[in-house]
Amino acid sequence: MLLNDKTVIITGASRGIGRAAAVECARQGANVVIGYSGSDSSRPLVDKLIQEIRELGRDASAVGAPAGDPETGDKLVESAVSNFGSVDVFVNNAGICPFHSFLDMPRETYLETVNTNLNGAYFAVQAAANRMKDQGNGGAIIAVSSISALVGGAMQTHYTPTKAGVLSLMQSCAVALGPYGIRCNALLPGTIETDINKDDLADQQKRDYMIGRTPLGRLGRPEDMAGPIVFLASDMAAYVTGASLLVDGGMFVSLQ
Ligand SMILES: NC(=O)C1=CN([C@@H]2O[C@H](COP(=O)(O)OP(=O)(O)OC[C@H]3O[C@@H](n4cnc5c(N)ncnc54)[C@H](O)[C@@H]3O)[C@@H](O)[C@H]2O)C=CC1
Ligand SMILES: C[C@H](O)[C@@H]1OC(=O)[C@H](O)[C@@H]1O
Repeated sequence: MLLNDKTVIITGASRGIGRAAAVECARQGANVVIGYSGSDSSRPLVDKLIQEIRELGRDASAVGAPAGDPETGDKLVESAVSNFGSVDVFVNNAGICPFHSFLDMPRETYLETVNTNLNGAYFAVQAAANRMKDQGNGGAIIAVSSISALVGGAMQTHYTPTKAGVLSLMQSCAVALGPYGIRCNALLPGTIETDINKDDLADQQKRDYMIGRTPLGRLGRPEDMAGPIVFLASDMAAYVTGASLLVDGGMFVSLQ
């Protein structure tokens, strides 16, 4: 097992990519702290995930707190330490992408997107890194960035800068935290079918276009992201830091 007895914190783990990563981390021997928004509607999903992790022989705790709140990282770390004794891996995954055109972007939509995806990530990574430094055993931090850190989207002008931002955050943190043995890397998913793009991909033309751009001939599934996240979290990636792992079925390189 690649993460035996490690403690992994994952934000936005109630569903989608975060959930798939949580299950795979548990399968690989880790106990998991599930970060979620705190909404009542998420709680049954979280309870089901905890049950699934326990059936795998590992344990999980849950922290309901908004990703954009600067205090949330401290709460996640506290839960990891009080339940499992350490923080070994931190996966910053929570994110939103409310598709909207640029010229009439509501300020609140822009600000909420930046706050959730980037500002929250900054403070949560800082909280996890401080704990890892105090433990003295290194650690692994992974930010779920996006192919959108590299390319634009007319309906994503508020979102793509946050994904470029967390990619850049991992690069700078790799430099800042390398001396403590803390590795920092970014995962760049392509188009993965989850709730975040459900409405967008309901448009059959758009869906066919996205599939057509993907050499592997299908959109991604949350489970496709779990292996790469575990790899970056594990000792198999012991000399990998400051890296960006694009996991997109080949979409980025597919021009013609
Ligand atoms: N699905 C895709 O095509 C891609 C997704 N990503 C990124 O992957 C990450 C996960 O997204 P998906 O699993 O696709 O979507 P999703 O919508 O299924 O999951 C997003 C998760 O973030 C949580 N979340 C949202 N706002 C939150 C808040 N304010 N506080 C706490 N938690 C909050 C949600 O509850 C949910 O658990 C996001 O950062 C997204 O930007 C990156 C590239 C592509
Ligand atoms: C939400 C989008 O469908 C998804 O998010 C990303 O980061 C990719 O650009 C995909 O388009």
